[in-house]
Amino acid sequence: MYQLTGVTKRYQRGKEAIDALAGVDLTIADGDQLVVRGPTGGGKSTLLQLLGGLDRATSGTVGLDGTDLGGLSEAALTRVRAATIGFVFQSFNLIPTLSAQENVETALAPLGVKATERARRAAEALESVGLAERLTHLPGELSGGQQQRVAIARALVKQPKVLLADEPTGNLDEDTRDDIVGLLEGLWKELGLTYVLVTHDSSIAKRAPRLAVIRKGRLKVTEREAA
Ligand SMILES: Nc1ncnc2c1ncn2[C@@H]1O[C@H](COP(=O)(O)OP(=O)(O)OP(=O)(O)O)[C@@H](O)[C@H]1O
Repeated sequence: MYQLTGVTKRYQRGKEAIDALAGVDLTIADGDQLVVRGPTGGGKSTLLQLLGGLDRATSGTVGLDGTDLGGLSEAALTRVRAATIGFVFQSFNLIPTLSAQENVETALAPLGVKATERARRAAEALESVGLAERLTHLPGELSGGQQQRVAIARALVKQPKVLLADEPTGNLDEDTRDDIVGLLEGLWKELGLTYVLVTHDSSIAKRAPRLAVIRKGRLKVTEREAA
């Protein structure tokens, strides 16, 4: 469970200070989905970075299962990220010189998983996103949607508790977008993930069970009534 209390993230540029997040309070229960929207520059990516332990708050606490991520050493934070949190980004962030399978395996290396086991689990993860026939392809030999599927397999192969997706469909055409959104939604339900999705897509936001809107660093959450 995430428990954010009074979270502020201040960027200082010369004399100018920007509060990318300003006093954010937020709870996300285990297994819940939260969709995050808002205008450009509102603070969405900053929020995701703090949830993922990629950055630290200037003040306030970002609690994950009772641990304040901001209070951890760099090494401890890296361990939490490697074991607990899967990321999917707009730009896929695959390593161009590695095959689909090798890209997925990179998520298991820091966890000390043995090579044969890594290969087996990576193949299985790629199969679960519909890429069983593409294990040896390089990212450049795959379509955008397929590359994002590899990135999703890489995020999930370590069986994380949390999945954080930052505009995962931003670089995809409309049909592919729906496929990827559907895939992520299916995996969220199947795997019981805590799932935070940043998106500009209004059709996703419309049917989100819980929607957070961030403007100028301030966050407002709307709960959808159960149908
Ligand atoms: N490293 C940084 N240094 C200075 N300012 C930053 C830095 N990163 C972000 N900001 C500022 O913080 C604010 C929030 O940025 P953020 O990237 O979180 O917005 P966003 O809602 O994700 O926007 P977008 O939809 O365009 O991706 C913006 O005003 C941005 O300029």
